[in-house]
Amino acid sequence: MKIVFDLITTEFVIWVIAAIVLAIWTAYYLRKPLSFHDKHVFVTGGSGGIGKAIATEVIKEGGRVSLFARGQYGLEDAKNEIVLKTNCNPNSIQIFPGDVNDSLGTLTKIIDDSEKNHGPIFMLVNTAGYAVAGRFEDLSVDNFKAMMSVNFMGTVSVSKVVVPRMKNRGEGVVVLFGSQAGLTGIFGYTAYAATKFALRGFAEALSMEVKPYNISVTLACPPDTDTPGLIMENKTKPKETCLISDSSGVLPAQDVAKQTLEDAKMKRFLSTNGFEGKILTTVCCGMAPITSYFELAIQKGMKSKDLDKESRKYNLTKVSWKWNDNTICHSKMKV
Ligand SMILES: NC(=O)C1=CN([C@@H]2O[C@H](COP(=O)(O)OP(=O)(O)OC[C@H]3O[C@@H](n4cnc5c(N)ncnc54)[C@H](OP(=O)(O)O)[C@@H]3O)[C@@H](O)[C@H]2O)C=CC1
Ligand SMILES: CCCCCCCCCCCCCCCC(=O)[C@@H](N)CO
Repeated sequence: MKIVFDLITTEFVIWVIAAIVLAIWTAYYLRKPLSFHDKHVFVTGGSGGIGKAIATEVIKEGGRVSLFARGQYGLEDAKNEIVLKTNCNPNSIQIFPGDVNDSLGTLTKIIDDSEKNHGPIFMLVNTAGYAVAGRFEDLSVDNFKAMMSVNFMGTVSVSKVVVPRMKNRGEGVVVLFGSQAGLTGIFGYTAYAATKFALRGFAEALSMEVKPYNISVTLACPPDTDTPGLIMENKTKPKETCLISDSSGVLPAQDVAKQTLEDAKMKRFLSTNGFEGKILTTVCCGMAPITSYFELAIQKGMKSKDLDKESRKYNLTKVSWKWNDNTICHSKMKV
């Protein structure tokens, strides 16, 4: 709790008040949450813990989903489970066995097939990924390569096929699964954190490119989440990693799914869970896009404590810089 009191300064309080005023203003005039009702959502890793939970929530909202993963049986089980849970029309769930590392030709064919019945993909959710934790000396170079290729390159490949379609239609949502370990590197995650940091760079750049086309990018950064993936990971996880991760706790997959969808609906760039998650994303916001004045004010207030007088003058650089960059992207589009 002490860390929390340390963060509260007069300037912080002023920013919070400013945030509340601006939040109310934006809530009334600017923000209209997206809806997934009657929309096609394509989920990679759709048979896994978080992917399946996301698909379930989309179905509850009246959307249509395509689940993509390597194992046919896992996909069938996931489909049956969702139908049983939600009582939905089984036709609203399609399954596609495949690997995110398949060739672009194969992925294109799968995505074509998925769009035949369900219509154009409105939201792409990239959850396919995994973690092997261990001290640097205990991880092989192959561990690094394999994790990078699924977590990072897999997301790149599927997005490579789907994003141009969204751009052509002038609408879409791309959700990428980072992690709290993609905001801060911790013991045991030399390989895993690197894959998730890579995704953050990709997501920030992509978000600036696609924004003029009415496409938003959301980078989900959950803490440990109760899934089959976490059970596997825990088998080899060093004690130190467990102790550090414990400070953020373990969440049910459904909580993470709901929060991610809520943030994607509001076009928030960083999606996070719980109080610790909020603090972590605020402290690690860097130059990430800001999606509300509230977010910005909290970031400014919290960071101001670490800054001396001189650097406070430059405290708003992020906003003006981003504003300028976005203006460039918008105006170039019209040329
Ligand atoms: N659980 C956690 O603690 C946290 C997880 N995350 C991230 O969230 C995402 C989902 O995690 P989680 O739900 O726990 O994972 P799970 O292991 O429970 O599920 C992973 C899913 O991805 C599929 N998958 C794995 N590899 C591939 C591949 N090469 N091509 C296509 N599909 C693949 C799996 O099916 P199949 O094996 O049949 O292919 C399965 O459907 C991951 O990116 C993870 O890094 C982030 C923070 C915390
Ligand atoms: C008061 C402020 C407290 C903030 C504490 C934050 C400490 C950092 C915790 C990092 C946890 C990393 C979890 C990674 C989960 C993950 O991605 C894997 N389980 C994937 O399978």
